[in-house]
Parts: sequence; structure tokens; C-alpha cells
Amino acid sequence: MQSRLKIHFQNRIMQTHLKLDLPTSQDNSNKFNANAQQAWSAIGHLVELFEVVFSTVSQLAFVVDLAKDHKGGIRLAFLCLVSPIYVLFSKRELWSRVFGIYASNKHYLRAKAFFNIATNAEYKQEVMVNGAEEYITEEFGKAEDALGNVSDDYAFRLFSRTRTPVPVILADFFRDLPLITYAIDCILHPEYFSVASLAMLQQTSESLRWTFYRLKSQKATMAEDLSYIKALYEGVSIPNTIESGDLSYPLDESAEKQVQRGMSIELRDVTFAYPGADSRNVLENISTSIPASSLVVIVGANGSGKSSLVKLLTNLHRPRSGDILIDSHPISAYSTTDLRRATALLTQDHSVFPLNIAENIGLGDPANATDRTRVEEAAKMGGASGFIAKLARKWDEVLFPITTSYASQYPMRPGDLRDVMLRVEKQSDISGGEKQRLVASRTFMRIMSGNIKLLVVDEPTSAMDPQGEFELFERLRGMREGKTTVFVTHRFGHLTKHADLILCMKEGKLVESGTHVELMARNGEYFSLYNIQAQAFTETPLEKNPS
Ligand SMILES: Nc1ncnc2c1ncn2[C@@H]1O[C@H](COP(=O)(O)OP(=O)(O)OP(=O)(O)O)[C@@H](O)[C@H]1O
Repeated sequence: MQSRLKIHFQNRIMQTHLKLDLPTSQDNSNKFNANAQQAWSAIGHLVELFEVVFSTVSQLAFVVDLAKDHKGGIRLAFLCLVSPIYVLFSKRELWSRVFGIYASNKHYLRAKAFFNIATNAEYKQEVMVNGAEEYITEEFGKAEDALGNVSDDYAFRLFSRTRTPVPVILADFFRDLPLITYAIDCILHPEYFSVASLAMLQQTSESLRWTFYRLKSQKATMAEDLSYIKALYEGVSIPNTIESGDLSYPLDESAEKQVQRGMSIELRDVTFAYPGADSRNVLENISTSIPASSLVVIVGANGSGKSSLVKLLTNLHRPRSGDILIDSHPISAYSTTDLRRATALLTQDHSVFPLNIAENIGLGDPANATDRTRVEEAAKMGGASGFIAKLARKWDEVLFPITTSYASQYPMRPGDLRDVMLRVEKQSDISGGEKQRLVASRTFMRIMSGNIKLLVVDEPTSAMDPQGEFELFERLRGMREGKTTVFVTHRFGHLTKHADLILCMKEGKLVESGTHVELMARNGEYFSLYNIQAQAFTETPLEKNPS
């Protein structure tokens, strides 16, 4: 039952995540973080709560029953309840409250940071190449010294620690009180003494204390448990920032015309900021028109807003103000599913899924993901066939498998178990350039779907060799028929000469637009950027055009 319920919840959680668009999922105020284990635990806790309530009632009934047959029984029953009630109200427990834990001590944070840098494999290379070992050790020591006696004990324990021993002494006293009273009773009235009732009394008192304690903890977690389940069911109704319209894309034109035309895009006074209440504008007052089937190159320095502009063109984000028109209609009027189906985006973020190579490429066109001929063709176009052929399991190689393995002991001594552990779920890494080729192949798979009207390529070749980069761009350019193609690149020399339109960005603004010849004649930002590239190959910088 546990597995079934967990799968049910997992399915729900997955659907909620998949439904969210990019801005909604990046908006911290919308963080949907329900997990199936929590939901299952919540159900378990509720069942336990019923059990504890039942247990409390039956134990209380037993105490009353015992008290009835004993001289001074009512007094004894009352004393039995003192200890559990004291525990119920006196113990400071963090888990019984709504809480947030964080460390604010700057020396503590610094010591933790250096410890992390020294022990985390992720930083190993950077630490080594920078020769930072000594610095890390020294700074860690300084932070530790400055920290002095500040305890970094488990937060739960820190919270329940008491300054005086009085509460502990009182708790012990109340626990023993019924027995002490009973013992005095027995001395004064030996005729009432019974070993059986003494044992029962002690047993009942002990159980009651424990039951009350459980009751307290169950009550405390119940609100949290119920909120997990509520969050799980409310997740599906988190509204997306990018709402879908009804207009289908491509518009209902003759089939022949659709095949030949790419997407036309117009931006009117567009301003954009990333999600978050106080985020600043990263694009301001952008107005431009990208004709259907044109080849556009976006250039500009780091941080000038090229990728942000791409995110607007590809409908991953919406502007803060201004309008975007696709084929003369507002972008918001179209079905988001249709627009996504017609768009291929190859970016610098190369995500390799924890799936085999063939599926990693096939996912560019999910409808044909298992068509091996297409996948192989796409890999060839993306320049990935060469390295795939060298992998031990070729198309079936899973580069970054999901890790589930753990062993009882680590490090283990050489032997059978250690060998097995080293073999299972071994990550076989490939180079950065090879990863980019793999992701590029996925884009070719997507282009081959035949639905693409807008192809956007955002600096996907940072790790590729110049030959690989040139060939990739040429192949992508070769696929541009019937598509509007947008390239973002710092090494634009060989592309901008083919471009119908160059958009030159600077500090979030579109500072120049036109063809290569027009922009060179302006002696402006584009001229400077082009000149910097040209200088890498010529002795002297290009002369400015006479203005
Ligand atoms: N997800 C994000 N959230 C908040 N700000 C962001 C985000 N991504 C980028 N920015 C900011 O937006 C601005 C423009 O960034 P963008 O990535 O569009 O520039 P770019 O021209 O593509 O840069 P590069 O050439 O380095 O890729 C930068 O100041 C950047 O810090």
C-alpha cells in the first residue's frame, strides 16, 4: 500500500512540476516542494494519532478502575497523572513548533564554507589549480578561533537544553511520586498492600507518561502533515504566468504557404525583468521587427541581455511591459503548446538527461524518440556520432545514471563487494565539447520533426573546437529554409555577413540594428565588437570608416 500511494503521489507531483512554466517555477513565492515521502508519512502520522488517542483513553480508564478498588485510590490516580501532565507542558521541544533554522554567525558560516571547499569533489580542481590549499587551511583555522565556544550542536538539542537542573529534578520527582505515596500508604495501612497493584501502578504510570508524550508530538505535527497533503492537491491549481491563448499556430493558411514561411516577430517597446518582486529590468524599451524566414544574429557584450531577449522570443518568459507580436497577433493570443511545437532552442545550458544516449537525442522530437534511423541522422548532424561510437555501450550508454546505490561500509576493503559498488552506477563522463555536440544533436532531431518555424541558437559552442563550431553553425544555417533563424554568438564573424538583420545589444538596450555593411558604416558598438575580433587575426586594428 505504501508503494502504491507513493507512486500515486509521485505522479501527482510530476504532473504539477511539468505543468508549470519557466517564470512560475522560478518564482520563489510559488515554490512547490511537496514530496511523496512526506505525504505518505502524513498519512502514517494521522493513523498513529488515532492509535495514541485510543491508547490514552483506555489507559485513563484503567487507572480510574484501579483507583476505585484501592483506599486512597483517587488520590493515587491523580498523582499518576501529574508526571505525564508535567511532561506535556514543561518540555521545550523544537519539533512541536513551527520553526525555521539557520546559522547567522559569520565565523561559523566561513568555517563551514572552507570545510565544504576542502572536502567537496566539485571544488577539487579549482582548489588545486589555484594552489589554494594553504589559504583554505589558514582561513578555516581563523574562523574556528573566532568562533570560540559557540556550540554547533544539533539545533533540536540546543533548543531543549535547560539552564538549570530544576526541570529534570522535578520531572524525576513527579515520576516517582505515586510510588512514594503508595509506599507510605503501605507502611501506614499494610493490609492494603499488594505487589500486583504496585506493579500495575508503576506500569500504568510509565505508559501514561509515554502516551501523553506521543500525544503531544502527534498533535504538533498534525497541522504540518495536513498542510503537506493540502499542498500536494493544491499544486495542480498554481496558475502559470504564461497563460495559453486559443489561436493555433501556424495560422490557418494554405499548407503550401506554411511550409515556406518562418515565424515573424515584432517587439514593441518591450521591457523585461526576471521573476521576483524587486527584480531590476534587464531589457529596456526594445523595439524591432524580425521578418519571417530571416537570419538574425544578436551580438553584444556579456550581460547585455542577449539570452534574455532569446527567452522572450521563444515564449519562455513574457515582458514586464510592451508587446510581442507573432505573425501580427499578440503572442498571448496563441496556444503555448503550438508555439513550443514550432520552436527549437539550442542554448549554452547543456542538460544531459539521466537516460541513454539514444533517448537523450530522441527527446528533441518525442513523437519519434525511438526512431533509431532519425536519431543516428541527428547525431551525425550534431557532430556526435564520432564520440558515441567510442563509448563502451554506444547508443545505450547512460552517461549520468540516477544513483541509488549505497553500502554498509565505506571505504570498503578490496574484495567482491567493493568491486560491485565501484562498477554499479558508474558515471562515464564525456568532454564539455562532446556534451554540447550531444545536445546539438537533440536540436537537429527537433528540427527534423518538420514543425519548426523558429530556430534559436544561443551560444551553444563555448566548449567546442573552432572547426566543430564552424561546422555546427554551417549545418544549422543549412537547415534554415522555411524557418526564422536567430543566432546569439560572441564569435560572429562568419555569421553576420550572412545575416539579414543584426541586433546589437548593450546594457539591456538595443543600441543598433541593421546588416553588417550598414552597421560597419556606423562606426558604433557593432564596429567596435567586430574590430576586437578582427584584431585577433590582424596585426593592426581596422581603420574606422570616414563618417
Ligand atoms: N535567471 C535570471 N535571474 C535574474 N537575473 C538574470 C537571470 N539571467 C540573467 N540575468 C541577468 O540579466 C542580465 C542579462 O543577462 P543575459 O544572460 O541576458 O546576458 P547575455 O548578453 O546573454 O550575457 P552572456 O554573453 O554572458 O551570455 C544580466 O545582468 C544577468 O545578470
